[in-house]
Amino acid sequence: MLITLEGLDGSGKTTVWEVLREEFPEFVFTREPTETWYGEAVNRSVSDDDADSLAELFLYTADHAAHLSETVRPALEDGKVVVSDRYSDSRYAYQAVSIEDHVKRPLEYIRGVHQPWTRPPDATLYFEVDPETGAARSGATNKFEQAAFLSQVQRNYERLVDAEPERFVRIDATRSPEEVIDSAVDVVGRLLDDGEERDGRDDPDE
Ligand SMILES: Nc1ncnc2c1ncn2[C@@H]1O[C@H](COP(=O)(O)OP(=O)(O)OP(=O)(O)O)[C@@H](O)[C@H]1O
Ligand SMILES: Cc1cn([C@H]2C[C@H](O)[C@@H](COP(=O)(O)O)O2)c(=O)[nH]c1=O
Repeated sequence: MLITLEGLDGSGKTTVWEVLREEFPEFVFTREPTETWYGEAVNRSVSDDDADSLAELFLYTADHAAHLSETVRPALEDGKVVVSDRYSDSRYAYQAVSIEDHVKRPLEYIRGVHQPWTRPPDATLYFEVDPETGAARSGATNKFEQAAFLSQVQRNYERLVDAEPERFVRIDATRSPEEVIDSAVDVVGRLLDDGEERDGRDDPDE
């Protein structure tokens, strides 16, 4: 099972991901941008205000491709639960804003680039905060962590959630870290129980 954590900068995904890592040590924990040279290239681009936005989309996409082949697919084939702090929806939500002057229907375009080869998540925890809170919590240190930009990203996340309500679980991330963490741990526990129930039903020996 592939579980992803998504939301605006500063929504508290990494805080939750670190706690999940302690609660579920048997899972594989990973993230995008990755900690590989592909991810380093992405981070260089993120910190460059003048980076070409289309080039940046393809750097993120290259990082995703390597992430899939080197980490996500092998772990899933091994029967592991994988939890990724950001994944393809981050591209659909963020780069659909940054490339909107270059491409018509940017969200659909980016999905189309991924669709033939990506592995969609089974479930996505969407940490909801308003853009002002996200920007303030993240420190507004780069071009993405600005309330005006994040408000457009939020609109794209809403479109993604509306399109696939069965995949996304909304988590009110404006609450205290303890409350957000409790909700996320509950959701992951439930996803696990549902998965085991489904596997039991699929097993002809059961
Ligand atoms: N529920 C919360 N309430 C208040 N502050 C929080 C909460 N969750 C996290 N924080 C704080 O907000 C900051 C950003 O948190 P975190 O790094 O977990 O967010 P993130 O969604 O992973 O951000 P990014 O996408 O920018 O990496 C940190 O200083 C963290 O301690
Ligand atoms: C995966 C991914 C990330 N981003 C943005 C979101 C953040 O502003 C930065 C770095 O991510 P982090 O969680 O703060 O480490 O990159 C993006 O625009 N598109 C993506 O696909």
